[in-house]
Amino acid sequence: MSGPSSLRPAAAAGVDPAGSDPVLARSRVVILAGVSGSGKSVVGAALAGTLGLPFADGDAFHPPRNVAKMSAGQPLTDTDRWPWLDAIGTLIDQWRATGQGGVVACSALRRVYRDRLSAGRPEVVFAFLDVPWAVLVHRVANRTGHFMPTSLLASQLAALEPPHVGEPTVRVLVGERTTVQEQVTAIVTGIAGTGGAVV
Ligand SMILES: Nc1ncnc2c1ncn2[C@@H]1O[C@H](COP(=O)(O)OP(=O)(O)OP(=O)(O)O)[C@@H](O)[C@H]1O
Ligand SMILES: O=C(O)[C@H](O)[C@@H](O)[C@H](O)[C@H](O)CO
Repeated sequence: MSGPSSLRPAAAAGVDPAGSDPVLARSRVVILAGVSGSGKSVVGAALAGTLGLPFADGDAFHPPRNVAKMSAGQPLTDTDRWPWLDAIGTLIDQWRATGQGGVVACSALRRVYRDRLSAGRPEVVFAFLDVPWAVLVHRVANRTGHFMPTSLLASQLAALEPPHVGEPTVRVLVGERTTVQEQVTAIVTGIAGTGGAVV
């Protein structure tokens, strides 16, 4: 299949996670990307647990005005997003400085956002969660205690520029019944299977 590594979780079962794999053992920063509701937080936290790395949710790095805007049902603009992305970039640099790496959930919807996050940071690899519209709507509508309204999903899809060839990305195709663990396994397999040079 052309484009980024495209992994069906069902085909990735039975892989030994971080432990003995030299690619995963070295410093690595994994950015869980995808639209709202794609599972970045849930899968990212589980992945971090598997890899023994710290996890951060990009939602916590938004300036208050961004959260207020989204809560009010207004999509963010590029101008809104740059400071947020740069705050996440600072976090990534802190992880890099420790030589430890980490896992962060950040929608990174557009190519320019991903380039901003990865430029000069060779440890960065993206895991793009590719989830069907109907599943997204169901998840976001049923989620409680989150500022993101279902009404903003369409704007998320409109802004999304799926990863292209040449981007360091593992693409995970997620279905209605794909488990969190299957997604974690797919990401670990995707990173390890390419020797780290994921395209
Ligand atoms: N594999 C899964 N199976 C069932 N439910 C899931 C799965 N992955 C995530 N969910 C649920 O979908 C909802 C959205 O997941 P999550 O909050 O991780 O998405 P997100 O991409 O971080 O969203 P946002 O960007 O809006 O913060 C949550 O209620 C979560 O529990
Ligand atoms: O880029 C964006 O439009 C926003 O940052 C969103 O992706 C939110 O961070 C997140 O999805 C909130 O739930």
